[in-house]
Amino acid sequence: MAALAVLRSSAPARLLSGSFSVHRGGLASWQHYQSRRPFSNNKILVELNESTGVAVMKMKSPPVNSLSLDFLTEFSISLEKLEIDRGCRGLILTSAFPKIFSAGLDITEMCGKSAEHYAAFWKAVQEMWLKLYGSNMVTIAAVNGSSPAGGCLMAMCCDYRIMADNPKFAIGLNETQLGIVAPFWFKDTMINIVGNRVTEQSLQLGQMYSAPEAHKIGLVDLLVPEDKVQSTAAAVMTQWLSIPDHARQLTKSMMRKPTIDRLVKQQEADINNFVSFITRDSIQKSLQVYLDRLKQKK
Ligand SMILES: CC/C=C\C/C=C\CCCC/C=C/C(=O)SCCNC(=O)CCNC(=O)[C@H](O)C(C)(C)COP(=O)(O)OP(=O)(O)OC[C@H]1O[C@@H](n2cnc3c(N)ncnc32)[C@H](O)[C@@H]1OP(=O)(O)O
Repeated sequence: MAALAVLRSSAPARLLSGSFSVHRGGLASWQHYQSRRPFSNNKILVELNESTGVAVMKMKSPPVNSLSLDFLTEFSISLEKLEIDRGCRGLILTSAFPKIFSAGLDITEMCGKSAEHYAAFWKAVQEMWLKLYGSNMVTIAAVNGSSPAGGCLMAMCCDYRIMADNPKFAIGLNETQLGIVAPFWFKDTMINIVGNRVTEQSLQLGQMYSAPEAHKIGLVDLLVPEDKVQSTAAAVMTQWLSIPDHARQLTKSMMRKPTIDRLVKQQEADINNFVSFITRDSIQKSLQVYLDRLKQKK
């Protein structure tokens, strides 16, 4: 959080526009943030409404918005651009696809790759979490579909979660069902929302909650009909933005800093842990079996 606070106060919007080719239009128009990264296929679509100061970030990585290394890198860059843009005070995170918010971490990034690749991948997951959980902006997740594991983590990083009221959509940290373990900072993020007891049970069982169940346990804050998710997110954003930024940001920092600092203090050790865990033969087998099952289910 501290790092992001520094970013926000030290980087003028003029610098952002110059460096990142942000195109500004008229008051009522939307701006498209174009990434210059050569490997980018624009998996993230960002539209900033200059008059409201609210950006909508749509995840658009077919078929299921799985969080690959490329996706995570593009996500973090997009988020950082918004974070340092003084014209942007709020972020709505959603999916461009109906029915899927995000399928979580891309399992193929954790199978059959080198230790170096796993380390780079895990660092990108950490960066995504640090930036989103530590954002100074008001962040609202408009969860318009299912959101397992890493997808659930993204939603949990936001200040408020609105989910489509469809019992077929599920959200939760299902890692144990894949034979893997949610790391401590996934766990801490969940505890901060639903408390220790619910988190312990959810994590051990790798529980996925239908939208109504997720609302019942407080994992999501509001359920609305599918076609009202975006408009409700915009309305809730207006309420949150009516609070003076400095007071809200300091309060957010006070609540989240201890959780963030815990990872920051042991980021390298956490990467090493991940690499030594994921390279075990037994874990590789579990992930491969899970992936094969996913592919065969049709
Ligand atoms: C001690 C601890 C120390 C350190 C840490 C150690 C461990 C690491 C912890 C790692 C934390 C992990 C977090 C994660 O996020 S793991 C990923 C979990 N995700 C899932 O389980 C989701 C699986 N997917 C689904 O359930 C469904 O696909 C979904 C999202 C509901 C969509 O369903 P549907 O619309 O029917 O689409 P399909 O299932 O047909 O999928 C289409 C296509 O996408 C492929 N796919 C789906 N999900 C993923 C994924 N997460 N990664 C990669 N690929 C995915 C699927 O196989 C299909 O592919 P195809 O080629 O057949 O088209």
